[in-house]
Amino acid sequence: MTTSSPPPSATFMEMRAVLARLPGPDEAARAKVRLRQADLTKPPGSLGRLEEITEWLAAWQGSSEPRCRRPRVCVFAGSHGVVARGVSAYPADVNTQMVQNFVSGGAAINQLTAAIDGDLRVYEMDLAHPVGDFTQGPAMDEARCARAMAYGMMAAETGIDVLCLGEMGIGNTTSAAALCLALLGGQAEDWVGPGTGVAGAALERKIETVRLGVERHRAVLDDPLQVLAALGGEELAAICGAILAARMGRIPVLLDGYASTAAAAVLQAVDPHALDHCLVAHRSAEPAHAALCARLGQKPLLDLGMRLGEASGAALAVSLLKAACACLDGMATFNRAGVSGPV
Ligand SMILES: O=C(O)c1ccc[n+]([C@@H]2O[C@H](COP(=O)([O-])O)[C@@H](O)[C@H]2O)c1
Ligand SMILES: Cc1cc2nc[nH]c2cc1C
Repeated sequence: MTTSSPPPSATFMEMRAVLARLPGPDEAARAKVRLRQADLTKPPGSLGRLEEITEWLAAWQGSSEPRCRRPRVCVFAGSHGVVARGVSAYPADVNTQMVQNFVSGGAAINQLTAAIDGDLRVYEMDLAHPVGDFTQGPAMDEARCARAMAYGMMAAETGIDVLCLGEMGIGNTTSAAALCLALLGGQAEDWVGPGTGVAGAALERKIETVRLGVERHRAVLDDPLQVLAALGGEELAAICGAILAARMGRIPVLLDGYASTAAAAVLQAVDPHALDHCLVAHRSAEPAHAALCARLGQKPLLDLGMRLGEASGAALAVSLLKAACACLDGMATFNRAGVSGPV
């Protein structure tokens, strides 16, 4: 289940080339689904966001018969140098230990993936070599960041109906907060929250770390990919790569929590339409996630007070996609069922 073949080499130039030719939606497929929805035995719009979901799936799968039979759940695991500054409630060793737990089937994401008949893949980045502490220098150089993006691209294989993207990375809510501050502005405290559970002095250290990091890298703030390298992590770069490859492969994407959404914000900063094939699956309990989603124009599908990461919210939201497809496939039309339309 863990995929750790040597990452290919890549450059930002190649990533920029991909970003410059992102395919658009299939509007004919979307329109066909909208027409069918109007014919089904229900008042128009009464299935609410389930109707929107089928139209979105159709537009991005490029098919008027959207499917959610083959969901893939991806957990990208990366290690962060800022952990040494005391910004997390857990030690960095938990990354490797949790990867082992994913492999043994003992994590929440194993159960949630099984519940949706999904295919779980764990992409282990270079956990033994954390990315740099971004208050001291860039977290990654361009080559490491681009390689992580290319690694993430491998997740989007043909035949997958929807890609769920999540992460495992002690310290990555600090990185996510720094990305948000760098890309969206405001104050460090607007974007910093408890993560795995820091409070008091540790929370103050986390805020200061984010403030210092963004200040240190102010020279690159106008270039989102350089921001990703400076303040991100390998798992966050891999998520960016997976989002891009999914778009090229016509695979709709469900984004998980705060760190996954912050990674995605990098791409939206390059192109405001780069995330049109993505939905945020749930609103994380991490306080800044709501503001981040609002800034990206995203309305999370679920709000269950979850803040686990590891793609848990994304996997859970697949059930909604499956239910939406089942209604579109299985419901009778007014005509077929002999049900009267509106007076
Ligand atoms: O998904 C979320 O919104 C979320 C919120 C808080 C924590 N997490 C998970 O906890 C880890 C990051 O928290 P921290 O405190 O170490 O920065 C990382 O492994 C995430 O998957 C995840
Ligand atoms: C135990 C644990 C499990 C996780 N899964 C995703 N992030 C996590 C962080 C911790 C600390």
